[in-house]
Amino acid sequence: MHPCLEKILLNEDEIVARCKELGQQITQEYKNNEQPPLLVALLKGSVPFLAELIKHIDLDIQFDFMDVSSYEGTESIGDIKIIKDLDCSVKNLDILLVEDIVDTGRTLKTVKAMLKNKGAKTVRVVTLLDKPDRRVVDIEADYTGFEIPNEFVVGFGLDFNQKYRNFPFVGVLKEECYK
Ligand SMILES: O=P(O)(O)OC[C@H]1O[C@H](OP(=O)(O)OP(=O)(O)O)[C@H](O)[C@@H]1O
Ligand SMILES: Nc1nc2[nH]cnc2c(=O)[nH]1
Repeated sequence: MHPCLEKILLNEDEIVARCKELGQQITQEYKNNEQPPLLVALLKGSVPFLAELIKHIDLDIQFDFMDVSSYEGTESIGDIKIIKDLDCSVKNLDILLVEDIVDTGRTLKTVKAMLKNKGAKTVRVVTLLDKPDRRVVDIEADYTGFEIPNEFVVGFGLDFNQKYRNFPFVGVLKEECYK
């Protein structure tokens, strides 16, 4: 057990099992679509979730990455900046945006609007985690792994000051480690 870990909220088996369910659901819902979706994953937190999810999507999908920034430490710093844009065009494509967590909803709302502006045909969202109690803008994911309480979590891609992304579970740190 890592010395900074207070508790595990979701263990690896639970996360993998839920990714399998989400992958199967996405497969069913897109299988009769004209084209498979382009998965757009937001760096860096969504990488472990994307890696697990795509194993369970039985379609000829492709994926690309965007990097936007909104957080410093545990608090939002307002404006969302594009740090890395997509390599490919989204024009007339069905986009499945892959997020690790929806918190205030600001990132999702902004990125969804950006993709629509670039001509995406549809934009749906899959998120590993949702914190509905923290929402400040009216937006929901189309597919959610787990709703979690209003606690700052790390692991399975989620960081505190860039650390702990490699935990294979989602957990909460001891108070003294959030410093
Ligand atoms: O719903 P919101 O309040 O907008 O917050 C959610 C966003 O915040 C985190 O990103 P962050 O900017 O920390 O980047 P990271 O994925 O590189 O950690 C997380 O990955 C989401 O993208
Ligand atoms: N690591 C991490 N990033 C977040 N961004 C928004 N909420 C969270 C959270 O609970 N943990």
